[in-house]
Amino acid sequence: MTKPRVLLLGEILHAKAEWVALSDVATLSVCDSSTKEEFIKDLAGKYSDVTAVYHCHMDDAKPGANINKELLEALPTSLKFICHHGAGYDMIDVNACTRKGVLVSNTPGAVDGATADVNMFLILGALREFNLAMTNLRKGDWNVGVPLSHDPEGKVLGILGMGGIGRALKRRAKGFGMITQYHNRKPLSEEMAAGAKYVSFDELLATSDVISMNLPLNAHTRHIINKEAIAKMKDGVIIVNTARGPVIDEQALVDALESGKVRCAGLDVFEAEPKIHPGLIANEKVILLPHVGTATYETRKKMEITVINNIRSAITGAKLLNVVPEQIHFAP
Ligand SMILES: O=CC(=O)O
Repeated sequence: MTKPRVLLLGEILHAKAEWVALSDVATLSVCDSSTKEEFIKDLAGKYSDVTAVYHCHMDDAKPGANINKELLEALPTSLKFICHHGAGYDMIDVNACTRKGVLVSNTPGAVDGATADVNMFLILGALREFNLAMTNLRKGDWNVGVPLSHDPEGKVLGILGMGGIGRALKRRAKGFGMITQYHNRKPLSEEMAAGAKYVSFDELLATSDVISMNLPLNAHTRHIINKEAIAKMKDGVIIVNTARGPVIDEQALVDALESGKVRCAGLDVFEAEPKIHPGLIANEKVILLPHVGTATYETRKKMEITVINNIRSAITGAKLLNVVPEQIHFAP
């Protein structure tokens, strides 16, 4: 009997043995189409019998980087599963996948610790205004002009979108004496909230000393932090983002940093990566990282294994282990 085909879009760097072991149950192909046009032709040719895709977060120019409506039209009808390497899957049009009967998985859990570590680093860096201190030292100015900053102890941390990463952040923030409140579409169970207070979106904006963005990017969350939202925040608030750049209107953030309404920001993600708003680069009160939330050997390996486990379960049991929340009701 022929085995179902799995197509790798991207690269496996750490779980190579686990990938090779998948060949027990599947025929493995690595996409070698060099342009988007060639990829579309290959989908009707050598990839026309693909059952599952291993999908990586890639540069927009790479074939298959964005699974949009147009690409979905070209994907073979044999395709039933797209298993994405990453927690955020905003490059995949999940509604269009659902309409085509294609199920999507991501890698929640695997990313939580590493991303929460970066999140906490940015909170501390922004509260303590370390970017200015570090820049001064490198300029040879030691600590001249470096202002006194603020302790995390006793500050209210407002987590917008308390999923796995938000909960891991809450645990870390507790160690620094921060008090966590959160806003989600629905309150978490008492056990999951673990003492964090549920507040409305407006209350979170008005009463948090530090606002942490931990929600997925979608049509409802794009620019959820804009000029109007910032106006509702405390003067001197700190904003940190390890989720996706477009959840914040970057121009509104730059303006608010310049006026002092937002005192400092810590950002790992940007609206048009890898481009960064010049107003953020120029502002010494902003601590910047180049989207490295999950960039550790351990976490990247865990993420790759999670994708492979999803593919194995899809091939052998027609079921994804980590189907995305939008498809939970459609999944077996
Ligand atoms: O950005 C990282 C991820 O989506 O996992």
